[in-house]
Amino acid sequence: MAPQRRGAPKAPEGSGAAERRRPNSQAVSRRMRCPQLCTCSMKNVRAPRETQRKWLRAAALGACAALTALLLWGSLGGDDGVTEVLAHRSEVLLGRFIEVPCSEDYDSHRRFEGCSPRKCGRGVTDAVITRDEARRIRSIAEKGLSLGGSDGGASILDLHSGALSVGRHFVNLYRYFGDKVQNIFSEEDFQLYRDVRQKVQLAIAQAFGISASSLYLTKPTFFSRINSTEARTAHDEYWHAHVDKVTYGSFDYTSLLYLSDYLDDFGGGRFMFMEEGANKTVEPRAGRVSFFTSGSENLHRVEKVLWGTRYAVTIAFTCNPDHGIADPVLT
Ligand SMILES: O=C(O)CCC(=O)C(=O)O
Ligand SMILES: [Fe+2]
Repeated sequence: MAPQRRGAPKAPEGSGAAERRRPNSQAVSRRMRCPQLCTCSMKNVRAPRETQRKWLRAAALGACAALTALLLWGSLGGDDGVTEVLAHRSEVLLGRFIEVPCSEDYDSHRRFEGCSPRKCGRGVTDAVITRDEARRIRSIAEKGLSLGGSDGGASILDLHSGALSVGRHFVNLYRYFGDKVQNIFSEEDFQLYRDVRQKVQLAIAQAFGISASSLYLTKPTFFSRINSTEARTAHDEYWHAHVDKVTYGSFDYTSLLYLSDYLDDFGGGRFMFMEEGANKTVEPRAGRVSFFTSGSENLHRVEKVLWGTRYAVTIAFTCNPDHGIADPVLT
């Protein structure tokens, strides 16, 4: 990118060009002082200046190339170009909460006082679930998903309904594997899942100033495993922007517990709140809980995973007891 020129170029003081346009005092007086040395000393002065100019040109080209690369990188990785990091992968957040005005999405649903969002926003915390709990929860997902897995890049395991991605479809884990499920998962696995759900529920209630007992777990609540394999069906297309309340209906509060680390376990796959001006990204980190009100004040998407494998659990809550579901039990 060449700088725009306006008017005649101005030769810098002491440059060869300035000297050429100025057969005047300094040059004349130098010639007068050393007539025999003149030609050779001017050459000596010009040579380093040529080199200097070459270097300047090279530096300017280099700077342009770097800027172009930066812009390209921004446009590829940065979605619409501008993003701000709400939660960086390497920070350990005790709790970050950003309030945003509630959308009108809740008005068309039955309201539950003391639960239905009046205060909307989004929060991220690394202090609710330990990395060890995340590692153990992830091993539940790994065990379950090792029994199936989508042909495309996105697989799910829902311990509540039993839904498991297999090829281009879903099977019911409990029906398909029957009693063998007890050889796959342990009672401790299910207990851990319930404990984690409970801790996340408390964190959400606290952040939004509501009672935890007014929240009910709702469906779908599920594990996701995403890799860079090309999508085969619409179920694999996880990257579209969406509003959870519109997509899932019963959701009032969405939470995501991340089970792997952005840039260590996978690339791409950042979570993004879509906003005019600048999108806000949450970089997944094992044990990180991201939660938000489910209306269109929190339109979001997940970037395509470019390499590696990304694990997460979507845990959703509703204020409507009719839409509540029970914790899974190992029967
Ligand atoms: O995995 C994520 O980060 C987000 C998933 C999501 O948006 C959803 O399950 O609705
Ligand atoms: Fe979502």
